[in-house]
Amino acid sequence: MASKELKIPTIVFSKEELKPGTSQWDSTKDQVFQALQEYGCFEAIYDNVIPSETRESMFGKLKEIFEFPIEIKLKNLSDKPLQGYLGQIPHLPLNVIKSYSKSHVELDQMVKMMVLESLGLTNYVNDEFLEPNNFYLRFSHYKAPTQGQNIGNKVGLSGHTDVTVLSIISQNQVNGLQVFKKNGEDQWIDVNIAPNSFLVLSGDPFMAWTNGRVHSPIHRVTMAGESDRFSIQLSSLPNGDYTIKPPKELVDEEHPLLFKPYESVEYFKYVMSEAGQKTGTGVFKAYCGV
Ligand SMILES: O=C(O)CCC(=O)C(=O)O
Ligand SMILES: [Fe+2]
Repeated sequence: MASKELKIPTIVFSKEELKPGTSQWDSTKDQVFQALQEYGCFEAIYDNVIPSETRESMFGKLKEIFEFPIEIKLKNLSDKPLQGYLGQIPHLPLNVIKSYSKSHVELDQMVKMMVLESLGLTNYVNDEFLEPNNFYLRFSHYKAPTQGQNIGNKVGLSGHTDVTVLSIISQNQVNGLQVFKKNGEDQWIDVNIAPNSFLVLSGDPFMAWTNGRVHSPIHRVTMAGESDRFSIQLSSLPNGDYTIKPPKELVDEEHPLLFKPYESVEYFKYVMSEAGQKTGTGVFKAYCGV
């Protein structure tokens, strides 16, 4: 059962002058860092940033795309992780994609800068880990349960942690994402993503790079209602051969190294392997946990 008690923190980003050095920035930064430590995610309220026409156009086109025949979708297969057809094929107008993703990239960079400042590590601002060349824009379609299916609790995507550093998630107005939190008893928290907000969610590489300061939450998608859900995720990741390891400043006697240095490209191979598949949500710890 999803918890009624816990709520994902919400943080307002709409203020125009959210610039480093201002008191507004500092108070937002504290909320961001606390949310990422405790929950590994937060809902970023982002009024007046993406025009509602762009948002509607994006989700409208998504619906069309998912209705393409399977033969067309299969023309876009890729053997590279996170690329090509994974159940969907992006074919959206470039201007819509650009205007939609610009604010996501800005939010990604702002959140990472806030984490760096909170850790006293602004000297790493140009590190490829925090300013990667690779952003993945992914689209997902979750069908509503039909008669005879597990109505009320159909699994759309099973529990996992993310292989990317940070994801910015938006959705048509159908909820379904749930985040797991240990809180005495284990709880699944329902995530609401409002039309003017994004869910910001950290993944395993961010946890490894911060030597455990940032949490990488288990999450899943459960379809309970009668409408299909569409979501858009913009995720960042350094190149596959970049070695992910925490800065030396974050490892000491009080904070021993939690994860061995690793490269995403090797990790993806393990995730796909039989041994990796057996580990379920513990795959990251099994691969590089110390
Ligand atoms: O659709 C969503 O809200 C999240 C999807 C997700 O967790 C993933 O693709 O890794
Ligand atoms: Fe995920």
